[in-house]
Amino acid sequence: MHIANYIGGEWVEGDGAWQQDVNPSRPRHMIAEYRESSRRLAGQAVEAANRAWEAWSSTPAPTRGRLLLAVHARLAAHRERYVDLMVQEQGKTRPEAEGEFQKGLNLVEFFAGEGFRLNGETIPSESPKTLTYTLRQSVGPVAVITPWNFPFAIPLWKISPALVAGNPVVFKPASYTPAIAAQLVSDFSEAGLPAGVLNLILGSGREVGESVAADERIHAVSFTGSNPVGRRLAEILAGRPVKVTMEMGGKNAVVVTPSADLDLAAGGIVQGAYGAAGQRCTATSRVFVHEEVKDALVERLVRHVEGIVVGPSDDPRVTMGPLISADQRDQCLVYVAEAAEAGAQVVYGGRALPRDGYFLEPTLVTVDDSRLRLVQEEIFGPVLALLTYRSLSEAIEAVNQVPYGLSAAIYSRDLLETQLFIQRVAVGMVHVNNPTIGGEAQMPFGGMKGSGLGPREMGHEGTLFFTETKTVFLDYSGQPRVSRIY
Ligand SMILES: NC(=O)c1ccc[n+]([C@@H]2O[C@H](COP(=O)([O-])OP(=O)(O)OC[C@H]3O[C@@H](n4cnc5c(N)ncnc54)[C@H](O)[C@@H]3O)[C@@H](O)[C@H]2O)c1
Ligand SMILES: O=CCCC(=O)C(=O)O
Repeated sequence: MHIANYIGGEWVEGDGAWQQDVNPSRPRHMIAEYRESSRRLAGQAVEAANRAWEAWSSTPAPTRGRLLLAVHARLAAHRERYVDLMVQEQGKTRPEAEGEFQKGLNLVEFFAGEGFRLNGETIPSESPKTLTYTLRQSVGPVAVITPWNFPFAIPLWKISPALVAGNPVVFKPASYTPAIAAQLVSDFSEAGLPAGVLNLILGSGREVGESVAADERIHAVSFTGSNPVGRRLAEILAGRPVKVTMEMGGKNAVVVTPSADLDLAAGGIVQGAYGAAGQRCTATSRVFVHEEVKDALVERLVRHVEGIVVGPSDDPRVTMGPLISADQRDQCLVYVAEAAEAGAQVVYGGRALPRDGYFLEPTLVTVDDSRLRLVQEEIFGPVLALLTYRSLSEAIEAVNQVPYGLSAAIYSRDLLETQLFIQRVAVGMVHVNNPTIGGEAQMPFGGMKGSGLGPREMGHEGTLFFTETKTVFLDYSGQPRVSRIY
């Protein structure tokens, strides 16, 4: 398959180096090829969005919402195509790909309805015969920069609210998943989106991503990706007034208390740590278990992990697919080797599979030293560190002692323990007796500290990011203003 940029309603070939898009389960299987783009083409994509702004922002919001409903219908009609692409291009197992597909549809459905809810407020004025209210207006052309791990749902959770709020989009997807991105843009276009309202630009983050984000004609940047890239982008964007939302990595923890249902906890931890081969921003990466129940929990975890079948994601027997690249797999091995050298115990896994494809065994490591990189840094692979604690306060402090703050979970049957955890844990999303993963279209999604910058995504808050508030003072008294409040 050959893929290209989509600029101003035309498919436009890149002008840089050729790139191959391969299947991480079978790296010799090429899915697509495309040419990277230059800054010049990125500028053309921004210009196309800029030209489309006036007409798109003047289109009534409910009409924009209905267009998203037409997109929803097209996506639903292409379900098999998307699920296959997620399996082949990203390496999700079929059930995982189906889950992401459904989440993407829910997001489009929710944001389509936002076309009826882009209301401001009427607010009482201090002055007589004065109507004061707010309007929600479009921001302008926006940059959407996305990672490869949720190549269907994440673009949809950014593009849909941006469009419904009246903003044209320049979409820069991750280089590992360009085929899904091109299919998405094609479906938006065929659903009737006017030319220039959604533009796709393929290429490297450094070249194309930076140049789109830094372009003065871009009024908002919505980025999801790693913390180092997010920080670099934030520094670049700090030089000019632009709205920014960044969702970045996580180092998500589960706390298991002595009152927990240990079978439930073990199942949830395994789902959170090894689902999608640990390549989720919300993946469970640390477990803090009370020392009284450590052995019982480890025994259950090992039993679950032994049941995981690693292999090519298109094999229906497989329950854990590959990592996205050889580099990603090798980086996981470095974390494990470093921890083992420092005295941590590899209880299960820790090896790459000796076959084509970027496979790693699900890995469980028990650790005493929470300063290890394995415990502090985002790994983005199927590697779980398990530590013990004596008091819940100590556990919460340990959960918070990382540079990230995305998601956390507690397994407990004690209401007071649970409430203490919810109040004190420094994360954007807390789960009780549930894995650290997941989110719903109508709920704010995002994190604190190194996990997020700016407003949350998804939910109504996610839509409001893509709007400007205009405050209106409408004086119908015909008299000079009497208010003494300025
Ligand atoms: N918090 C969340 O909602 C969330 C969701 C999914 C993934 N993530 C994070 O994403 C990361 C994995 O994805 P990734 O490897 O694609 O991340 P990444 O940071 O390498 O890349 C993300 C996107 O940014 C682009 N990019 C790279 N350098 C850039 C630059 N200098 N300027 C502008 N754009 C640039 C990339 O091409 C890609 O499109 C993990 O850290 C994961 O936790 C976070
Ligand atoms: O990788 C980030 C998105 C994670 C997510 O949506 C989920 O956990 O379901």
